[in-house]
Amino acid sequence: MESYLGLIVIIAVAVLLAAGGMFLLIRQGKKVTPPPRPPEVRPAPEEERAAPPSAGVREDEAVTTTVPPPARPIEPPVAPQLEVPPPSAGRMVRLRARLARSQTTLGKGLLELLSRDRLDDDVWDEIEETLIGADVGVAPTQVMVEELRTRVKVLGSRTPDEVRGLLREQLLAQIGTDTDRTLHVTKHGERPAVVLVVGVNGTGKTTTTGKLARSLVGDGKHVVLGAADTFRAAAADQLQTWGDRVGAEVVRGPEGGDPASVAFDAVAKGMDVKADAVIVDTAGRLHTKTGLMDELGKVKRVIEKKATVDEVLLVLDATTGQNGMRQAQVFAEVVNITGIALTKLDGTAKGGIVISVQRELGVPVKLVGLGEGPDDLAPFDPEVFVDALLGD
Ligand SMILES: Nc1nc2c(ncn2[C@@H]2O[C@H](COP(=O)(O)OP(=O)(O)OP(=O)(O)O)[C@@H](O)[C@H]2O)c(=O)[nH]1
Repeated sequence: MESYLGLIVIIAVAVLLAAGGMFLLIRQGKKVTPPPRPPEVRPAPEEERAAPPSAGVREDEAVTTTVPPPARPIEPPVAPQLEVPPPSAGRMVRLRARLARSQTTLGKGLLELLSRDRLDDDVWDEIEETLIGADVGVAPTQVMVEELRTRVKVLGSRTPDEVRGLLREQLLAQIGTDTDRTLHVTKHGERPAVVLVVGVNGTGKTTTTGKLARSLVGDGKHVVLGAADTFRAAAADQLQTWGDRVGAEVVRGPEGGDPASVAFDAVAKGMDVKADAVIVDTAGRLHTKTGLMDELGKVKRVIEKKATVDEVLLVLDATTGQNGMRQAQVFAEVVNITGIALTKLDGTAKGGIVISVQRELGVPVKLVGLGEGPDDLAPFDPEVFVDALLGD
């Protein structure tokens, strides 16, 4: 009996202990597992907010990732594709339509006037005005009108073909068909030919230098360019782009550096690499700035310590008309111009400038710019020019 009682007491104590333990456990369990709190949301910095979310990557994953992104294979440098410019021959024929504005004013205007049945003084005045308006210049206009008057009297009645022939003959006589317009770009033995490009600001010197380099490369020549326009930083970059496109080396100097030294280095480089021609671009300068004109004279003299300057090209903007003439005269005095590159002839009705500029300067037009395209520079051909003005 006693043993039964002991057993009952032990069981009762055990039950009580178990119940107490359960109670404590339930209470503690409630404290140990608090309800999950929502994640803290921090405001993102401005640029993070602006950045587009990376697709499929959670923020916590992005932070803890330690594996570096797979390395991209290093691609070998690709050599720039060199362009193959067309040769210089036949370019003016290809570009003749660009003279449309001069054709209408000068060519068609004169043909219409000269075809009239009665050529009285008023008509001759109109002919004179048309020529002067197209920048032919006063003196050449007077010569032309005199000649035309005499020839018309002799002819009497005129067919359209005769009028055209008459005008063609007179325009060609004024432009000059016998003039030597050869660009002197043939090397002398081992020594390259040197071309110096000069003119006032914005006439198209750098563009013409680049186009000329292309044209010479198109004719199979090895060309080196000298960026002696150290005044305008962009000019050297512009020339570099022209050179890179056709594989012509460009010699440059520090911005604001001595242009004569760049010109000298370019010629030295041309001699080293046995180039056919070195073309030196110079900074635009106003003919009235004595210091700058002296600097240009120095550029030429410094080149001449190393080589002969075969060609000094004066770049003239055809749209500036007679204003360009005084500038041209001063340049001619300082650097002895040997040829004129007449640019922007595509943008003017005043094609007669070809006549006046040659007459005023006694220097032939050798190149004409007929557009902004890289191959829109052509050797000047008087017959193609006059035929383009008069229409076929
Ligand atoms: N329509 C037309 N534009 C041309 C021709 N030649 C040059 N130009 C434009 O004329 C502008 C001036 O050309 P640049 O070569 O920079 O002139 P620049 O004489 O070197 O200028 P500076 O160094 O400032 O004196 C450019 O926009 C050329 O594209 C041309 O024959 N026709």
